[in-house]
Amino acid sequence: MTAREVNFDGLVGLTHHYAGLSFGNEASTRHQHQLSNPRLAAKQGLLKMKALADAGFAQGVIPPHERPNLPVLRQLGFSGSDAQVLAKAAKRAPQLLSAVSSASAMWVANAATVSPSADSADGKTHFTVANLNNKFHRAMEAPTTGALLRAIFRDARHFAHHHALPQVAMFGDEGAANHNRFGGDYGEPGVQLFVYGREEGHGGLVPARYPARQTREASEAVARLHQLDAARTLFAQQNPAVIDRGVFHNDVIAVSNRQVLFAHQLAFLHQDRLLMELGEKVPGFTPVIVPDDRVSVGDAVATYLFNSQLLSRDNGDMLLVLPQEARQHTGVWRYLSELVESGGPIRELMVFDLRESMNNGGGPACLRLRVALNAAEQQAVNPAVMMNDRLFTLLNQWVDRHYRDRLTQADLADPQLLTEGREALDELTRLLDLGSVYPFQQE
Ligand SMILES: NCCC[C@H](NC(=O)CCC(=O)O)C(=O)O
Repeated sequence: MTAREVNFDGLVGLTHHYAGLSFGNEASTRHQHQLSNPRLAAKQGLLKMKALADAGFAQGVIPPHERPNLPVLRQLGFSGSDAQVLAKAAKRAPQLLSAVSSASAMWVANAATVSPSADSADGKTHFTVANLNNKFHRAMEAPTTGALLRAIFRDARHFAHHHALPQVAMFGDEGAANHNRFGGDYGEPGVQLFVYGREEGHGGLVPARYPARQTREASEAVARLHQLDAARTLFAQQNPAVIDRGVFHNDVIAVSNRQVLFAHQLAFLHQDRLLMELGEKVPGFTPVIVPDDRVSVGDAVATYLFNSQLLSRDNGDMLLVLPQEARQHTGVWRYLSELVESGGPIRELMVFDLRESMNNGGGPACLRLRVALNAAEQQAVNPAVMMNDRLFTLLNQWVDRHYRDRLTQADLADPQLLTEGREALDELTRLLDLGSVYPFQQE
């Protein structure tokens, strides 16, 4: 077994709904209060995982979180029985109930930043849980994310886990969505690129309309925690102008794999300088830059062209995993068709219907956490989370048994939904051999 990139996808939770919680994420705002279908959402995600596993890619799954998050409602002063807490929150603060019910943990590109062992001084794979403190509904993900990652990557000889950074704006950290790793073989030392939206206390350019969620201070702290070599670590600022046009994470406008960077012309501030630095540090660096006159930033955001997964086949060819919105857009699809014919590194396109997640601003890349693992580390991963025919069948049956096929904000007050969620997750922890990871299992 050689070193590989293993993709772990977030499984959509039972309370998936459209709450309009993410200012700056235009899909989230646009779909607020629309009817959602949690069962379909979970199945769309499972189909992507299964298709990629069938195509020979290593694929794992990361479970959803307990929602509604009753402990947080209690922390905010809602009291009584669980049913009373839900009823009071629904009446007095429906938007809060919605936030504590968000299934946003599905977007595991924001779960953590991961550094492969080849890049870290102690030879371990490092995980730092993202604090996601720009949005209340996401900031509450950190403790359960940490517990889940420890239950999946549980061998301390191989895996080092770090808690989320301090929960203040200065350390705003959105995890792997703002992180890229370049190199040759996945098991060889690589170059890590941390992308931030603002730098606290340095003046500098910042977006005017929408928040810059990731700070340079957070990126630097993660690089320190992961014991990275400064000579192979780069920090670059996202272009604030594109954040203002809906690029709330860097993975909405750029994606990398091995020696390739696939990005929009306007993705980074001082982009030419960054490409030059990458060219100096990454052997065989191959930028594939999409000009604004071929695909505008608006079209990139609408189609999530760059929120694709760039995967390597064993023969070295690369494959782009796209949402169907990219195929439905004539100009974007024409660009992509030319790209695969151009003789460059990207040779193949694969398209998935992920509409339920897309409508909240989460494409193929948002739904996955990349972990490059050598042979011994692959052996050390909890095998029960790895996708195969059997797990696919079990998880689909599990979804059929527990998930609703329509959900609105009003349904969140239903105490039955909480019970359904706990029963489902309790069963899931046994299916995936996770132990007691959820607060309700520890009461
Ligand atoms: N990487 C993709 C993350 C998408 C996520 N959307 C949300 O949380 C929307 C939830 C809602 O509005 O119901 C976000 O913006 O962080």
